Parts: sequence; structure tokens; C-alpha cells
Amino acid sequence: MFRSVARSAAGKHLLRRGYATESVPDRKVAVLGAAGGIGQPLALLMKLNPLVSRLALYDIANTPGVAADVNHVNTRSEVAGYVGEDQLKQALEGCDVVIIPAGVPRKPGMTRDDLFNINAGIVKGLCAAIAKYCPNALVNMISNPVNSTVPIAAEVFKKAGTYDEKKLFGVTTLDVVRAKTFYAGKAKANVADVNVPVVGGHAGITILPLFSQATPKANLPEEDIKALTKRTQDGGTEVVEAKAGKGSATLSMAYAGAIFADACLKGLNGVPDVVECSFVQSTVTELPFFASKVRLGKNGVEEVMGLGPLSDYEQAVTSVAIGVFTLAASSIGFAVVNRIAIP
Ligand SMILES: NC(=O)c1ccc[n+]([C@@H]2O[C@H](COP(=O)([O-])OP(=O)(O)OC[C@H]3O[C@@H](n4cnc5c(N)ncnc54)[C@H](O)[C@@H]3O)[C@@H](O)[C@H]2O)c1
Ligand SMILES: O=C(O)C[C@H](O)C(=O)O
Repeated sequence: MFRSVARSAAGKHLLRRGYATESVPDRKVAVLGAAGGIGQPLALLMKLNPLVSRLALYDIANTPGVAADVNHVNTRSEVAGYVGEDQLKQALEGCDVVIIPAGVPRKPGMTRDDLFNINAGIVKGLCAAIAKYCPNALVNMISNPVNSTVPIAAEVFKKAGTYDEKKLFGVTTLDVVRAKTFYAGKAKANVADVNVPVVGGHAGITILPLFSQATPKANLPEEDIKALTKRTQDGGTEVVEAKAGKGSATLSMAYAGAIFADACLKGLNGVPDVVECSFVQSTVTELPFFASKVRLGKNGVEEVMGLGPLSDYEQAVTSVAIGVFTLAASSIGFAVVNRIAIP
């Protein structure tokens, strides 16, 4: 449904923000896990997004308070809080984009894979509900381990007969955000001008920042590139250790999640040339899911873009990462089929 807002206060605000359109479509966005460390700031950032007309905040507890709080912000969208499984249907019906940060975070000493047992069950339940109540929504998966929760979501949607590979995204934007920040610092570039693609996956050495393609060019020495790569790969652990048992990245993740959801909404609205990195079904390598640059459009993924030219170092780390993925894929397959009963 389209509603003309061009002449309204909201419309003028949109024009000022560069969303110059005669009419802006109504778009419903749900955040599942909205009362959590990521969920709350992400709810606020989505409330600030002028492309959102309805914001549904769902969690197993505490969402009425979060929704009442966020709803007082004087921006376009109407906010509603939903709590508990009984209200999941209402939260999801009519959604264009569903963002999932529901699940437990890491503590120091844990890997993202240690979250698998709990988070796979949570994601499975939520995706079964998405298949039922908003099968056409774009799904932005934040819950870890992203390298496994995305294939699990795909399996749930396949079983439900609703799988569309163009609509399922693992959110790897935080890796891009980190790579840009770290590169800008080393290259002494204005961070706002920096672009760095990050491909692969979202765990340790599967995170592959392509600094050879970074702009603006800085011709950094190889040891700087290696250090930047390692810091990007370990960015999550850096935050987990600094938080010392109080969780993992929440604020930077909310920022990254809001960037990615905004890109999805722009794509849905027909804005041309919206490109972000994301972990999606892919034929770019031999792996079934892989993060690379993705062009977003009216149906979700419009094009999964190739890796582009890689440096010798990037080629080597990519081969190692693909090996790690291939090993893990057998256990993901095992987990999906045997440990997680797909409805
Ligand atoms: N993709 C990324 O780059 C990235 C970055 C940071 C964190 N994460 C992951 O995001 C997840 C959430 O992190 P957090 O710090 O917000 O954790 P958190 O514990 O602060 O919040 C999680 C929220 O999920 C809710 N929840 C649990 N089960 C649910 C269910 N069945 N339905 C709806 N909500 C449910 C909890 O009530 C809680 O409010 C973790 O798995 C974390 O590892 C991913
Ligand atoms: O590291 C984590 O556990 C959270 C997240 O995946 C991150 O990269 O910050």
C-alpha cells in the first residue's frame, strides 16, 4: 500500500534525508528479540528510519515497556510491543522485513558455535512462525552462529514450502563496519569515505575483509593488511572480552543491523544500486552459503556479486576459510537434519 507523505512533515523530513520520492510505501518491520542488548537500540534506530511505517517489537519478555518508550520518539512509524508466543502472529503479520537478534550472546572463552544448541532452537521456532505469518518478508538473521543459523532458517522455510533464497540474509554488516573503522584509522582516511567489502562468513577466519579492494587506496604494507585482517576477524572477541561476561557487541551491532535493514527497505522501494555485503545462498564459491556483495532490489537479492580480484594473501585466506566452512558444513548438515527437528 502506498501513502503519499511528500507534503506532510514526515515527507519533508524524508526529502531532507535524501529519500526524495513522491510517495513512500508503508513498510512494516519486526524486531524479534527486541528487549535484548541489540534489540533495544535497534528498535530505536528503526524508529528513526523514515522508511518504516509500522514497527513491531517482539520478545519473550519486556517488550511493552520498550515499545512504550520508543513510541514517544516523534518520527513516522507506529510502534507496538508483542510479548510471548501468543502474540507472535500479530507481530509478524504484514511484515516486509523481519530482523532477528533473538538468542544468547557469547561470554569470554566461548566461540559463536558454543551458542548453537540454544540459538538454533530459538531461530527454528521464529522462522517457522515467519513461514506461517509473513512468508514473503525479507529475513535479516543476526543471531549467532550466523554461519549456521542462516542454513537452519533455509531448512525451516524449505520444509514449510516458503523458501525463497532471495529473501534470507545473514547480517555480516558489523564486519564491514569494523573493517571500515580499522582501515580508516590505519590509512588515515576519513572513515565516512571508506569502503571495504567483507566476504566469507561471520566467525573467526571465515571473516575475509578484502582490503586490496578498499577505497580510498592507501597502499598499506602487507604486515598492516595482515594485522587489519586479524583485528576484523577478532572484532567480536575484542568486544566480548572487554565486556567481561556482560555479553557481546550490542550498540555497534544495532548500528550495523539498522544499516542493513535500511538497505533492504531501499531495495524493496526500488532505489537503484543498493549494495551491501551479506551471507546469502550463493554460487560464488563451492559453498552453498557465502557472504559477498549483494545487490538489493524489490524482491530482495537481485544479484549476488562475485569476489572481484583478490590479492595473493586474500586468495590464501579465502582457501583456508573455504576449507573450514567445508568441514563445518558437514556438522551443520548433521545438526540441521539430526539435532534440530525441522517441522
Ligand atoms: N551477526 C552479528 O554480527 C552479531 C553481532 C552481535 C551479536 N550477535 C548475536 O545476536 C544475538 C543476541 O545478542 P544480544 O546481545 O542482543 O543478546 P541478549 O541476551 O541481550 O538479547 C537477546 C534477546 O533475545 C530474546 N529471546 C530469547 N529467546 C527468544 C525467542 N524465542 N523469541 C524472541 N526473543 C527471544 C531474549 O529475551 C533477549 O531479550 C546473540 O546470538 C549474539 O551472538 C550477532
Ligand atoms: O562476537 C560475537 O559473539 C558477537 C558478534 O558475532 C560480533 O561479531 O560481535
